[in-house]
Amino acid sequence: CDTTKIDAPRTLEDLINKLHKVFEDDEVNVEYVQKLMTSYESNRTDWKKFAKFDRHRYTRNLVDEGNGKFNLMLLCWNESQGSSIHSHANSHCFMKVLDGSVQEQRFEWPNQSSDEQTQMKYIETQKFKKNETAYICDELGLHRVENPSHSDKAVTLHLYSPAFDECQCFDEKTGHSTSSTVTFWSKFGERTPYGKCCAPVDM
Ligand SMILES: O=C(O)CCSS
Ligand SMILES: [Fe+2]
Repeated sequence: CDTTKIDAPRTLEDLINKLHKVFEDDEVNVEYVQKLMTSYESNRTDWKKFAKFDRHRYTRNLVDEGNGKFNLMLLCWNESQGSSIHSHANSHCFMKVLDGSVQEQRFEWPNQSSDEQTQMKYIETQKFKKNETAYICDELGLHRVENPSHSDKAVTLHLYSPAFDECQCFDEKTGHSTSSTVTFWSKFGERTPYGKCCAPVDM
């Protein structure tokens, strides 16, 4: 696909249709997907039906299953809520801010050969404002995402390709990791039946 000109999606539905087309090929053009997601102007009317918040932790709300090529989901962060440090199961991870802003802290992979405990190496912090799109994959390292605001909520749109339901969560102090199953608070706007924790316990 021509990565120069982007035909900006007018609605979330339009973005989803364009993403289905882009992901028909097996090769993912990261730069193009990032630009396409950024070019969609967030409009609350498009996504408010998926925006569910939870007092205890950020929620994960499935929006689309990408014809089996990706999962698209809305993550809702109350004030100061954040994830643990985690990896992305060898998948591509795109994160677009739909409302508020989020902060991403990046870390290097710990040296997991021995079971010695070493503090994980912090790399940098980046802030993302509304409509901006971040990208990470395991080759680039690990990260923690949080809503740094004490007064405003945040909503982010995540695309994972291939989709995954398990990832590694890391203890910053020791570099030790545990495997976590990620769950959905809602799917296609409907509460998931058991509504257990919406994100892995220590995410
Ligand atoms: O729960 C998740 O999917 C991690 C959010 S930061 S990419
Ligand atoms: Fe992540």
